[in-house]
Amino acid sequence: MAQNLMEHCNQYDDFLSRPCTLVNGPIIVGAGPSGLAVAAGLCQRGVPFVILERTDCISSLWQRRTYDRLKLHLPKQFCQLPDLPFPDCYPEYPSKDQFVEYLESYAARFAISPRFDHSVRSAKYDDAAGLWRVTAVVAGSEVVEYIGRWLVVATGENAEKVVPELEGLLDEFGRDVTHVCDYKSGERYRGKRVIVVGCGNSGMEISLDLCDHNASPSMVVRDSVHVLPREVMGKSTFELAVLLLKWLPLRVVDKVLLVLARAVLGNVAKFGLKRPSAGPLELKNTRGRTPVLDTGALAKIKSGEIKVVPGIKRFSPGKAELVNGQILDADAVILATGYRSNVPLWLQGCDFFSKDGMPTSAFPNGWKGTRGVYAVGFTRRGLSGVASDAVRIADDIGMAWQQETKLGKRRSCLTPF
Ligand SMILES: Cc1cc2nc3c(=O)[nH]c(=O)nc-3n(C[C@H](O)[C@H](O)[C@H](O)COP(=O)(O)OP(=O)(O)OC[C@H]3O[C@@H](n4cnc5c(N)ncnc54)[C@H](O)[C@@H]3O)c2cc1C
Ligand SMILES: NC(=O)C1=CN([C@@H]2O[C@H](COP(=O)(O)OP(=O)(O)OC[C@H]3O[C@@H](n4cnc5c(N)ncnc54)[C@H](OP(=O)(O)O)[C@@H]3O)[C@@H](O)[C@H]2O)C=CC1
Ligand SMILES: O=C(O)C(=O)Cc1c[nH]c2ccccc12
Repeated sequence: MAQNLMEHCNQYDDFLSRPCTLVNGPIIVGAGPSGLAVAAGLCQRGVPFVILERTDCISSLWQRRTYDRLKLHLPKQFCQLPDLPFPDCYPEYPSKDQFVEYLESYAARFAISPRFDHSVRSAKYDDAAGLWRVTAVVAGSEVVEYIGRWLVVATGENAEKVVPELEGLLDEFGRDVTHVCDYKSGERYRGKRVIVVGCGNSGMEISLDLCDHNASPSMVVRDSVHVLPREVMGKSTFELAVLLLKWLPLRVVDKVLLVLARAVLGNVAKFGLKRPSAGPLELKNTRGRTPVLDTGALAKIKSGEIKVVPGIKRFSPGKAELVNGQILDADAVILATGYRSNVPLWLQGCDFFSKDGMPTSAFPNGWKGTRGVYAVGFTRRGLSGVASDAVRIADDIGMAWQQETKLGKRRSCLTPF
């Protein structure tokens, strides 16, 4: 396969005196679904590439930083990567293990072998050479450099956990505090009073999981949230929305979704789940806030097994004081407070990404920057967004690659493919 045929021109960069590899094709940063999907497209177009991945496995988010009961929450046809459908035997909502198995078979099918334990620390365009210089720390110590014509940013919207500064949490509370990325199951919380901070899809589902393990969760809803049924009359709500969007403007589709949600779920505001003034799809598009697709937490909220509480003012030993003055006793806190991109930490001298780690150009123009840089998986459209970015990027680089090959324009320092 393409990557195996690629050779690198290994040498020491005199100036920096660190091992340096000239890459005969794109340098892809991140081996999650996004990096794998671009790699597969390049492989089919005969373009060699290198993938740098900070961990020792593909799709570390799904393999290492998600809880046991997680399933895809959109039907499988919206979550598959280009050129390899999910096996027919998979259920409509594949489990995390099935999804990981699919990704492993995807990597094997296209003979994608990332360079593991390569944590990218900087990427900068070298104007004089017309090439990207990417440095990575290997296995936590050695610094290496990769140099290439194209850079594909595939590190994801969820690269780093968000840990909010909550007064007294780290210095006074004195009990177990965990971010949801380290939560596997409610087993170790049996019989405990647990405060779950955050009410996105993670906060809702682990509150449900805690109930299933006889713990007592109090879920913090500091403001508002859209909860939608995952299905309406046996049909996926997401699929319905996609269908309606073919004919109707987004705001109208949002209204339809809210009418359906009201009919199926009732008035959720009664249970402390106030709806935002903007609609669910509008909020997803404008602020990246994903609506909650209910998988059973709402029934536990209605029955009182999951308590909904307002924002937290401060923590004290074994307690949390809420903004309404109420004091909660707690044995543990789980932060389901979300994730952020890490691109600003390593991509330098480039206005393709803004300070929040997302592309500066609005959708659908954020996938391609200038000077050979691309972004995959930053459109807040989940795995279906990943798949469409990946096809565009592989096409674009594939065309440039062919042109350069035809014209014999490829730089002489690069190993001929
Ligand atoms: C709990 C959870 C459930 C989700 N469920 C769904 C769902 O059901 N459907 C859906 O469509 N979407 C879902 N998503 C959205 C999710 O973003 C996608 O599923 C998918 O993981 C995105 O793939 P990605 O490759 O862009 O990012 P990631 O999967 O995050 O992969 C990025 C990779 O880059 C690596 N990396 C990061 N920084 C560096 C660096 N500096 N150097 C080298 N490597 C680096 C990471 O280790 C990681 O392996 C979910 C997200 C979460 C958190
Ligand atoms: N397949 C599936 O079933 C699942 C999918 N996912 C996906 O993973 C991604 C991440 O989801 P998730 O982990 O839930 O993160 P989200 O970013 O979606 O949610 C974070 C939550 O934390 C709240 N929050 C943040 N800071 C504070 C604070 N200081 N005090 C109180 N609340 C706070 C936010 O409230 P506010 O809105 O007020 O800022 C919000 O409710 C999403 O795209 C989601 O759809 C997640 C889990 C399951
Ligand atoms: O699970 C996620 O984070 C996703 O981004 C999937 C997704 C994309 N668009 C949506 C609209 C409503 C609910 C989930 C998604």
